[in-house]
Amino acid sequence: MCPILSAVTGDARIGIAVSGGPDSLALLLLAAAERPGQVRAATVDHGLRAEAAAEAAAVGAVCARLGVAHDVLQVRVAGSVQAGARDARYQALAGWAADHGLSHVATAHHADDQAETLVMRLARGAGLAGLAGIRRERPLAPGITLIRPVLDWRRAELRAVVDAAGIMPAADPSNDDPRFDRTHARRLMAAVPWLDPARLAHSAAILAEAEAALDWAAARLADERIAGDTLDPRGLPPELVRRLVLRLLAAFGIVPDGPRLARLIARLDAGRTATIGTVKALPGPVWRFMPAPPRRPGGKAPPDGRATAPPPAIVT
Ligand SMILES: Nc1ncnc2c1ncn2[C@@H]1O[C@H](COP(=O)(O)OP(=O)(O)OP(=O)(O)O)[C@@H](O)[C@H]1O
Repeated sequence: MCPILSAVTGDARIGIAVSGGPDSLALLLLAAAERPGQVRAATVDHGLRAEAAAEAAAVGAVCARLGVAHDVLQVRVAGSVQAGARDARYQALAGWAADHGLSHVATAHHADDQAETLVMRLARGAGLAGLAGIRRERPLAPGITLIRPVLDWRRAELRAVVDAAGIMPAADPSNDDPRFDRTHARRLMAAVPWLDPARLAHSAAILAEAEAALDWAAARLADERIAGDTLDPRGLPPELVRRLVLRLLAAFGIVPDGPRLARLIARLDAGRTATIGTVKALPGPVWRFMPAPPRRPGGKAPPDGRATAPPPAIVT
């Protein structure tokens, strides 16, 4: 069987996020076999479902059988339940990894998840960063990398690993919950045979490479085109202008979403001053960015931006 952790250095200590479903149990089995003594597992209990405690205990029993240390992380969920649960989960996993000296945390996202993500994001009109889908790896916290070692595996292949080990996984009721876009994407893919998950996942991988390449190019271009708080956009393709403006705004602590960024650039292109959150941008051959004058008490909120906002694309 192909190794799943070949991208991780030989002596790394790796955390495995195991919900108790078939995907993450398969990841646990594969990782424990490949790196004996180097993995540790955690199950997050969001306190949202009565069965969660029993599911976490079942994961603990599998881990005991494998000789893998296992922790249950209790979290409280704020905000919209699904997004809130995900944020709280990644935060808890980051803290857990730091506490136990783990350099990597692995989740069991696979090719079918990737294909569903791509379909959902196409339906929302996402840009390149969103269409690049679930990243093979990304920083989770300082010194800790989040990895997806089974991103090329199909759901059925992971299920077969668990079945072969004679383990009965937990069923995730959110898989069939019609309130979630992912449920509809999954049903659509099952009903339309020519929507091949492997091909969609392949496209996402190509888009992720294109995204990384543009980011690389923008980082080099920044040295040439950004000087202090000014940006020279002349003659650049719009995508690179967008990336350079994002870099400049990030220095002011501003992370606008796609539509806000587009409006800012359109105004500057049209020779008009623009304000985004706490930053004012002046037009001209070279654009200048500066802190906006403080708001008048009781005045309107600054147009088109926030000092802290979600990133422009969904980070997965
Ligand atoms: N309660 C949990 N405890 C530990 N790990 C979990 C838990 N829930 C999910 N994971 C990890 O995250 C992986 C992906 O799970 P899931 O698709 O539910 O998460 P997600 O990132 O929130 O995806 P979605 O975008 O569909 O909400 C699992 O395979 C597992 O590795």
